[in-house]
Amino acid sequence: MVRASSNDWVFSLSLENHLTQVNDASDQNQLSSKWPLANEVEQTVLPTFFQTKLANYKVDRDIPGVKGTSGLSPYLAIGAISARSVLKRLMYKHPDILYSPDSAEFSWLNELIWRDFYRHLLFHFPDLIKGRSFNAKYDQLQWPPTETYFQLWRDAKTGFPIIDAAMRQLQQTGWMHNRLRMIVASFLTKNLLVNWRLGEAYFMQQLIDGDFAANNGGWQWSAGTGCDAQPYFRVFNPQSQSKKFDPSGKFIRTYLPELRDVPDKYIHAPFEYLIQQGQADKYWPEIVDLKSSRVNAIEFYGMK
Ligand SMILES: Cc1cc2nc3c(=O)[nH]c(=O)nc-3n(C[C@H](O)[C@H](O)[C@H](O)COP(=O)(O)OP(=O)(O)OC[C@H]3O[C@@H](n4cnc5c(N)ncnc54)[C@H](O)[C@@H]3O)c2cc1C
Repeated sequence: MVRASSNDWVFSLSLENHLTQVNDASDQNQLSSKWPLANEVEQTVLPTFFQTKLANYKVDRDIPGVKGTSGLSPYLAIGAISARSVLKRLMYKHPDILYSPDSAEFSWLNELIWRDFYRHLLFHFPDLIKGRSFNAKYDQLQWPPTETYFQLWRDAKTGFPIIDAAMRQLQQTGWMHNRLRMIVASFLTKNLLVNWRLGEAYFMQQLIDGDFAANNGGWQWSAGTGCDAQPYFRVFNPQSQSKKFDPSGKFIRTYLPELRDVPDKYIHAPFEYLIQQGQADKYWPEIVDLKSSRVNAIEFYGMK
């Protein structure tokens, strides 16, 4: 088993290399005059993020109902801007960033480091592209037949509002908030015991920022099969996550307007309330019991 972690490994392999070149003449300036998308990042996306959102990034980055992240991923994914150019601009505005590990700026840089980390993994372990688990023992898992569960998850009919709203965000915009990607991926691979490769493929089909390395890394992290991944016995509870990161249901109501009138108290688990109101036809019943499916998941992954 190769040991690696996003922080120490990538810092030595990659970031140092970027930093030595931070003062190079800006290739991006030349690019942006020729390419409108590069221009858009240079003129609008990055400056707006730096000026209005970066200072609150540490908190806002986890709240799906707030536009607290950069929205840079589609531009990075198609190469409209390079991570090196982004780093240059960040270092220019915040020259002390590496000495401020608790700052909002550093926490954003850390996400760019995750991106680099997954790219390095793919370079050094190219078999990942063949669908292998990073941790080979998990290739022995015998996945149960779960076609129906996969379809309900994909079609936003799970009965868990935070999951269904997230899946609608993906369908309608081609993008999904990072916190929600983690929640829906954990739910699919753990509570529903669906092979992570199905979720990975569906995301690649839908995402406007689809990037093999980041997507594969995110799915394997969530399923617990990856490098420096979430342990297999950690299973997100979608209702607790929902209460914590979307307490008033602002995000849920945006994508599930059928739940607009459900009081905040019931928004994270509305079915019983809807039955009492004689409105059961408004939404789906929960497709799985959270407690028992958690226990099943731990047993399933723990066998390996
Ligand atoms: C299951 C799953 C699948 C994912 N699939 C993709 C994908 O196909 N393409 C993709 O770019 N990201 C993917 N991510 C990572 C992350 O969700 C997105 O990069 C982020 O939501 C993009 O929004 P942003 O640009 O506003 O991010 P910000 O929070 O502003 O972060 C800045 C940049 O850092 C990088 N980044 C941030 N978080 C991560 C992360 N966890 N892993 C790798 N890079 C990161 C992105 O390039 C992002 O643009 C996935 C995460 C999970 C859990």
